[in-house]
Amino acid sequence: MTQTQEIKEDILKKVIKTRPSNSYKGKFGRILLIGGSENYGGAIIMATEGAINAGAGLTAVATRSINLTALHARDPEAMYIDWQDRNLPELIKKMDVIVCGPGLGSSRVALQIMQMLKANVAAQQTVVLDASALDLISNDKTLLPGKAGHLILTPHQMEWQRLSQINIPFQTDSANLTALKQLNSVGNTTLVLKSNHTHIYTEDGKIFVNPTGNPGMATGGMGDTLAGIIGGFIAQFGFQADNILAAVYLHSLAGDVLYRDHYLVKPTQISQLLPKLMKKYAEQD
Ligand SMILES: NC(=O)C1=CN([C@@H]2O[C@H](COP(=O)(O)OP(=O)(O)OC[C@H]3O[C@@H](n4cnc5c(N)ncnc54)[C@H](OP(=O)(O)O)[C@@H]3O)[C@@H](O)[C@H]2O)[C@@H](O)CC1
Ligand SMILES: Nc1ncnc2c1ncn2[C@@H]1O[C@H](COP(=O)(O)OP(=O)(O)O)[C@@H](O)[C@H]1O
Ligand SMILES: [Mg+2]
Repeated sequence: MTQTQEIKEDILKKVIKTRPSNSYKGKFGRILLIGGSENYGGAIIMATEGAINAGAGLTAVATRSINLTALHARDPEAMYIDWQDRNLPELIKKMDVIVCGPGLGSSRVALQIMQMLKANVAAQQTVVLDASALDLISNDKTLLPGKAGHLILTPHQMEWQRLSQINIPFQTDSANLTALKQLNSVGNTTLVLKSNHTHIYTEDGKIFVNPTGNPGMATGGMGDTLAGIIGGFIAQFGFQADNILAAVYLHSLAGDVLYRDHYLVKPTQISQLLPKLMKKYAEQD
């Protein structure tokens, strides 16, 4: 098995580039985030803030209509569609990246959304699956949207236990790689297994560990934010393993910067800090 490599800070210089003068929003990708049931509206808002602040060109959100006012009050940059709107399948087809799961819940509507997502994604798209989307797939593996060009799964350890059937203490690199292959034999899936030392298993079988992050980040919504940042990086910079590594590293680096003088770190503070941190690394390219 390949050796686990630590992600290094220079990944940020490599991935984050100065924007050319003739840039416009269409150059930095279209992303759709799907989630936010009645009880978990904050999750999809936090994921959306991650995507916008990571630099996605155009950001749309499909959520339960009750979340619209809060979403627009916080993030007027985001476009909105009711997640039961019959035009959602057509919108999905126009996207570069779809992030599905933060606060999605396990209702009948959530299940229908997963089925609809699977039926409408295509090879030129990347799908990031987080939270409730992963739990729905744990119950029914056929829901995995295998026709997407690239899939990125972002479970925490319990979500990965449900998905892989590997109990948390037994989640070793070799067991995780084997389970990932069983889950998706096509090999177009990246696993971002979150913990205090997040491990990333790339499509080509490489394994990376994230050295940044801190216990101040143990705050609800931190993973929702990461899903948005990963989606935002893929929308903006395209699909590359390096872009996923950079997103994971930057999310926790922002957490570390805040942790220097904050006892706890709020996910929304991480998103707010991203444009400033990204500017610093863009200037080093
Ligand atoms: N503001 C909002 O709207 C928010 C909405 N959210 C939305 O809530 C939905 C449910 O997601 P979820 O992650 O909260 O619940 P679930 O998947 O049951 O996991 C918790 C269980 O797993 C266990 N556990 C063991 N190891 C663990 C680990 N390393 N990391 C985490 N947990 C670990 C843990 O054990 P315990 O804490 O009991 O020791 C517990 O038994 C989902 O849609 C999500 O997007 C949240 O994002 C929060 C903010
Ligand atoms: N002690 C810690 N050290 C480093 N990172 C942490 C720590 N606790 C949580 N995190 C990070 O916070 C995020 C938690 O994700 P998740 O459990 O999905 O949160 P939520 O579902 O509440 O949004 C992950 O990115 C994880 O790496
Ligand atoms: Mg989560």
